[in-house]
Amino acid sequence: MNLIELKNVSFAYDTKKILNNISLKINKGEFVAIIGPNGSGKSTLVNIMVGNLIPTSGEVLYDGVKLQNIKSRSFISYVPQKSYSFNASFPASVEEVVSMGLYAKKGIFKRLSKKDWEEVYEALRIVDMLDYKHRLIGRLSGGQLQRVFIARSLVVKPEILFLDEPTTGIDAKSEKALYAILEKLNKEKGITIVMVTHDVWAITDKVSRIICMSEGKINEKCEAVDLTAGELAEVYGYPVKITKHHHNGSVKND
Ligand SMILES: Nc1ncnc2c1ncn2[C@@H]1O[C@H](COP(=O)(O)OP(=O)(O)OP(=O)(O)O)[C@@H](O)[C@H]1O
Repeated sequence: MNLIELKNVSFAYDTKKILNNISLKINKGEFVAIIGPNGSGKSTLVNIMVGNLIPTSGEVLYDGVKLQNIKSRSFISYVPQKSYSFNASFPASVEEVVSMGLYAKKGIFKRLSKKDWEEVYEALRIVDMLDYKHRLIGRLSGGQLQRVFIARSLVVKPEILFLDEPTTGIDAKSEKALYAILEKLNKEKGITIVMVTHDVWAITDKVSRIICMSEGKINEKCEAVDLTAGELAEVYGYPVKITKHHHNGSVKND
């Protein structure tokens, strides 16, 4: 069975049509990248898949059940687009921020048990941030912060993880480390991953499928890992020069 299925999903903000009749299936265990130019509707699509936005028409199903009828959604985790910055003295530590992921599941008035804290530390271990558990959140680099937010999304033990441009604003080394973590979560823990990204050249050898958005629609021709320059140009609306990597055949924008 498909884990996620979108059937003829359209979405409009007031009268502005953003998504146009999208049908899509994502299977358990896939690692899917969603690419496309700015404003093509990628974040809107993800917000519909996680249930933050309700389609104007069409439906979103998880294992055949309508998302709006699913009350307990902790099997879905979502790391939104980077929209936070913390003052160096912001009064929350790394472990506190990660534990907030559990409060969302348990309710804010419940005290966390010893087992809950073990799960917090396990999530931090997965993203290689356990040594920073007492560090104030405002004293982390962009890449470290992003790993903490991924840990926060992992404490609820999701089956599916959505990320919206997780590598924005982080350096190449942190980006590589982040993709290695995501690959591990997908391959070793079996978590289905759906990620919005602009890093086409960095992810082609990591993901199982690329979905290309263009003006609120999916470009079916582009649903592949081996993208051609022509397909990329069609998606982005301007010519994209590519070079093949010798080791894996992925593409690069020169
Ligand atoms: N809250 C909102 N109200 C009205 N229009 C919106 C709102 N949020 C997004 N839009 C519009 O919807 C369209 C799609 O936006 P969306 O953020 O989904 O695109 P995107 O492909 O994720 O873009 P980017 O790559 O820049 O993040 C854009 O034209 C945007 O201006």
